[in-house]
Amino acid sequence: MDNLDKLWRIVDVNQNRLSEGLRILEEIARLYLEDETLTSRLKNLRHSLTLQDITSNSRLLFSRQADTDIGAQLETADQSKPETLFSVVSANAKRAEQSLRVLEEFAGLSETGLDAALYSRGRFELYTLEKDLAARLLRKHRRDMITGLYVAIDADYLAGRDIPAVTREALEGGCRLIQLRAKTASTRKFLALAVNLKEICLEYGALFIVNDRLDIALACGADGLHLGQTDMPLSQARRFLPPDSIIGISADTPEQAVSAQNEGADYVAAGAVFPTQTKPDVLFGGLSGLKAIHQVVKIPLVAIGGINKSNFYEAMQAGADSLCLISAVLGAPDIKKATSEFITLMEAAKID
Ligand SMILES: Cc1ncc(COP(=O)(O)OP(=O)(O)O)c(N)n1
Ligand SMILES: Cc1nc(C(=O)O)sc1CCOP(=O)(O)O
Ligand SMILES: [Mg+2]
Repeated sequence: MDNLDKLWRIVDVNQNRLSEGLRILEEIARLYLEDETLTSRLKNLRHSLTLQDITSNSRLLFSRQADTDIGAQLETADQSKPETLFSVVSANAKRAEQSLRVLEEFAGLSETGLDAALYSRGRFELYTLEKDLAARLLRKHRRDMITGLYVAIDADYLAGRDIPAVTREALEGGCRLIQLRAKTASTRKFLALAVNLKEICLEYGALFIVNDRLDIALACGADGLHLGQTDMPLSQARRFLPPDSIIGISADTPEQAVSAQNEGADYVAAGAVFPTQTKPDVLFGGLSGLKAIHQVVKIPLVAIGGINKSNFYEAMQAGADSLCLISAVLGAPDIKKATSEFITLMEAAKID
């Protein structure tokens, strides 16, 4: 084997290691997380880095000497078994990043004539992708909980009532998805209530989402944050929230829903599906708006606005994975009973 063949051998080994590492990350994104955005980002990266002329370069292929590779034995003895999917992501991202670094170095040699800048760009793209994929994995269990009944505890709607006690009733009724919406409360009151409700939700293993306020979500250790189109942008909120916090986004149009999905939202909410008195100035999307959003997003879809026992089935049929209710639950004489009745009805009507 001449020296040039030895260089091609290095390129071949690292090109293979790169494709393998990227393919493993892609399989996790595609088949385990079922995340379209991450899957296509990984696929595009793999294609841009591995579908070059060099993969069909016979010189590269025939420089291969896997049987006499002195590293092969060492590698198998060395590799400790990854314990979690998180460590599989980390190990394979590292493999691919190291390969890219090696490829970048050898591409820089005049003998190979490869594009070093391509590998360098790819490596930096992969650093970000690794972070996004790992965070998405950490959020999976919370994102999977965006299903069934979602009760928004509206502090204004409940004015004068014992809000923690009302929340407990909804939780006793079986709700595992709670949002605190407090449009007129002072920051101090909002935070005190959020801390209290977060603790109560924890007792029941329920998710606790804060509406609008990143600072309150951070301060009370909420499981997530709900943001509308005029609230803080998702990308900004993501910078500050822990990686396992979920973010839900209200979308008025399919375009807004797709943007939210592409930016990494954990769910989108569409409304108002039916007329509502709870938020008088709300934009009305109707069932047709909900259906249109359902057609373009793969992430969990929450329907909100005017949902009650007589119309909830239409929202489910239109594609909602979860229904967010205020008045139909909080306005009921027995909140625990109303909650459990809704859950029973939704379970019975479940559409696969
Ligand atoms: C689950 C859910 N969906 C939609 C909204 C509405 O959010 P937004 O448009 O930001 O309006 P406000 O609730 O902040 O008035 C929501 N809060 N929750
Ligand atoms: C807070 C809120 N947001 C909506 C939206 O469409 O974005 S509708 C709404 C009010 C939901 O209350 P009820 O269940 O009592 O109609
Ligand atoms: Mg809002």
